[in-house]
Amino acid sequence: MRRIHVMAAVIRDAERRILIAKRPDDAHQGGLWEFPGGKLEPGESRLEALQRELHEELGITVQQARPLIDLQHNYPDKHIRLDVWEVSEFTGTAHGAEGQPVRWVTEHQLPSYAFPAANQPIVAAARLPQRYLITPDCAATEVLQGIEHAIDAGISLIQLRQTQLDIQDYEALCEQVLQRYGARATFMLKGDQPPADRRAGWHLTSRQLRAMCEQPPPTRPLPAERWLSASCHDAEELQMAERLGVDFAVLSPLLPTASHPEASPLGWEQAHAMLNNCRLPVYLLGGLTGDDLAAAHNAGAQGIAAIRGLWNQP
Ligand SMILES: Nc1nc2c([nH]c(=O)n2[C@H]2C[C@H](O)[C@@H](COP(=O)(O)OP(=O)(O)OP(=O)(O)O)O2)c(=O)[nH]1
Ligand SMILES: [Mg+2]
Repeated sequence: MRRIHVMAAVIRDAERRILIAKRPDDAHQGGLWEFPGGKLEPGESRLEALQRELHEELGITVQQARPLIDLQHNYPDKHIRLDVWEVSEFTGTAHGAEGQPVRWVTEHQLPSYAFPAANQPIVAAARLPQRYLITPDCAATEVLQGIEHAIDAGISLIQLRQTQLDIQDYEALCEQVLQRYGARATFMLKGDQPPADRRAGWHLTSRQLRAMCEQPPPTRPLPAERWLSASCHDAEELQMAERLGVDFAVLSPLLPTASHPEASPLGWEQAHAMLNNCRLPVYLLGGLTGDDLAAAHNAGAQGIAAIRGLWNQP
C-alpha cells in the first residue's frame, strides 16, 4: 500500500480560534474539512515542509510551531502518517490561496465539522490544553484555593483525585468544585460510575480500563460530547484506551516520583517509542513540571500531567 507522510497544522489566531479548510470535492477525502497541510517532499525537514505547505495553501509564513500529535492511519487505499504541528505565530493573512474555503472556528465549534476518519484524535488534541493538573490529597479548603490559583494561572484541565476522601465526601467536594469553577475549567472525576454532573468528564483507572476491554467489543461508556480519559502504564493499555474510544490518556510513570517509589519509570526514550504507535493525545505523568513541556512535545505527547509540578505554581 502507498505510504505517505503528511504535515498538517492546527493554526491559532490571537483569540485561540483554529483555521480549517475544505478539501476539494475531487481530492482524496474530498468535501471534508481538514487541517491545512500536505505531503513531505524528499530532502525536506518536517518544519520546512509545513512552512512550504502553509505558504502555498494559505499564503502565510510560519514563525513559531511545535509538534502537537503524530499518528498513523490506514485508509483502504493508502497508509498515512499525519504529523500535526501547532502553529502559534505567523505573518500574513490566511486565505484559501488555492480557492478552497477556509474558516476560523472556536475549539468548541470544532467537533461539529466533518473531518476525515483519521482526524478524530487531532480534533481532541486541538481542544485539549498542554497542562493537566491532578489535585493532591489535602483539606477541602486547600483544594478549592489551589484550584482557583491554578485556573488564574491558566490551567484549564483538572482531575480531582482526593484519594483521602470516602465516596460521599468526594462527591460533595466535586459538586462544590463544579458549582464554583465548572464554567472556567474542565474537570475529570473518578469513580465506578460516570459523574452525575454532565459538565464533568470521567477518568478511568487502568484497572477499570482493562475490565471494560475484557468483553469484546469494548464500548465507550460515555457519550461523545463528554470527555473520557484513562490511566495507562504500558503499550498494551494505550492500545486498550484507543479501542475503548477514550479521548485522551495519561501515561505514567515517566520519571521516579516520591509518591510511587516502587514503580519503575519508563524514561523519555521508551515513552517516545510508545507514543509513536499511539493514536491518542497522551499526557506524560511522573516527576514532571512545566519546564518539561518542550521535551514532552518532542516525545510526541500532548503535554504533561502533574500533581506537585503544577500545584501552587507562581
Ligand atoms: N492536509 C491534511 N490532510 C489530511 C487530513 N486528514 C487526512 O486524512 N488527510 C489526508 C488526506 C490526503 O490523503 C492526505 C493529504 O494530502 P494532500 O492532498 O493535502 O497533499 P498535498 O497538499 O501535498 O496535495 P497535492 O499537491 O498532492 O494535491 O492526508 C488533514 O487534516 N489535513
Ligand atoms: Mg494539502
